[in-house]
Amino acid sequence: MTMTAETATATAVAAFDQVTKSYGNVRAVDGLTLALHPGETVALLGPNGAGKSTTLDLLLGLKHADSGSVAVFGTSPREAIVAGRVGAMLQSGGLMEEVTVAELVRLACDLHPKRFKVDDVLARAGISQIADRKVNKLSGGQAQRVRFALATAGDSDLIVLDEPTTGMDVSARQAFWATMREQADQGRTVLFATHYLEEADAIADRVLVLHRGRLLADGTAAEIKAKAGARSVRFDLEGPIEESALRGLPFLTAIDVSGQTVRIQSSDADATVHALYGLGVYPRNLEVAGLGLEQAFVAITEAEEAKQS
Ligand SMILES: Nc1ncnc2c1ncn2[C@@H]1O[C@H](COP(=O)(O)OP(=O)(O)OP(=O)(O)O)[C@@H](O)[C@H]1O
Repeated sequence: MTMTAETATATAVAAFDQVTKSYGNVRAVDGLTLALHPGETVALLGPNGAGKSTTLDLLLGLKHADSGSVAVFGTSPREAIVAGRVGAMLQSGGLMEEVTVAELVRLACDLHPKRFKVDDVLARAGISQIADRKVNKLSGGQAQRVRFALATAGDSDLIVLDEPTTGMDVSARQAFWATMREQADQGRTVLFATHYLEEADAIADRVLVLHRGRLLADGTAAEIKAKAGARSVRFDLEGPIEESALRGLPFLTAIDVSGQTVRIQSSDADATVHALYGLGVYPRNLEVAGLGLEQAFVAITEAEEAKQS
């Protein structure tokens, strides 16, 4: 059967269709069209103020679109949440203070239509040891783990996480992502907003880049890197050369000269290296490599800024 746009939307975990949301004259989400599919782990990236939290809030029915529509499992976000199909961990989510960790997690389990056992939820979030501690006595990273426990208190099909690992130490972060991978392997869809691009690169099947409320890129991390089109070039100089001559190389987007070692980024590495020879520079130990996701992200968002200014 060929899948039409309509059936694709009906079977989507979540579908945004031409969604716009403004706060006063700030357009936080601007004509966003997007579908999430079952079993995907999707990273939502974007500079500060790009509209990531607003997008997640719209998905969770915490904010309403000015125009366009948001559907979750073919229904309204609210209906999907009431049915227990969505678990969420929000950036700003305050935690009830005068209760213990176990009491709070029990409450979340009790409220979930497809609840898991409290002990299992505590163990999965790595907080069994602090189950009896008062919530207002937790460190930032521990509070994040508790938020994660609340998001996974029941058997939800979609897990939404807004900057989930902020404040977590390295081992907490690794444990967190190992758990998220298990959740995805069990067929759940995971959508997370993050500023840690290495996490997006390592974890996500799909990366969305938002900028001023619009979707600039949508693909695998490899596709996003290829879209940036740029390469990094590193070489050692044989002899002295004026840095200003290097700065004049064609297609150069960044340069760093440290002693004899030159690192550049170029939107056409072949042409840049060719021009080097033209300057009489014979690069030693020449290495040309694709950009990392972080560099690609900066290249894509800066190119968009330049277009708009
Ligand atoms: N309640 C609000 N009232 C007014 N403006 C808002 C409100 N919430 C967000 N904004 C503005 O909307 C835009 C998008 O904000 P949003 O929080 O969605 O971005 P973000 O990508 O999550 O940012 P960050 O990475 O900094 O968390 C920003 O310009 C922000 O200042």
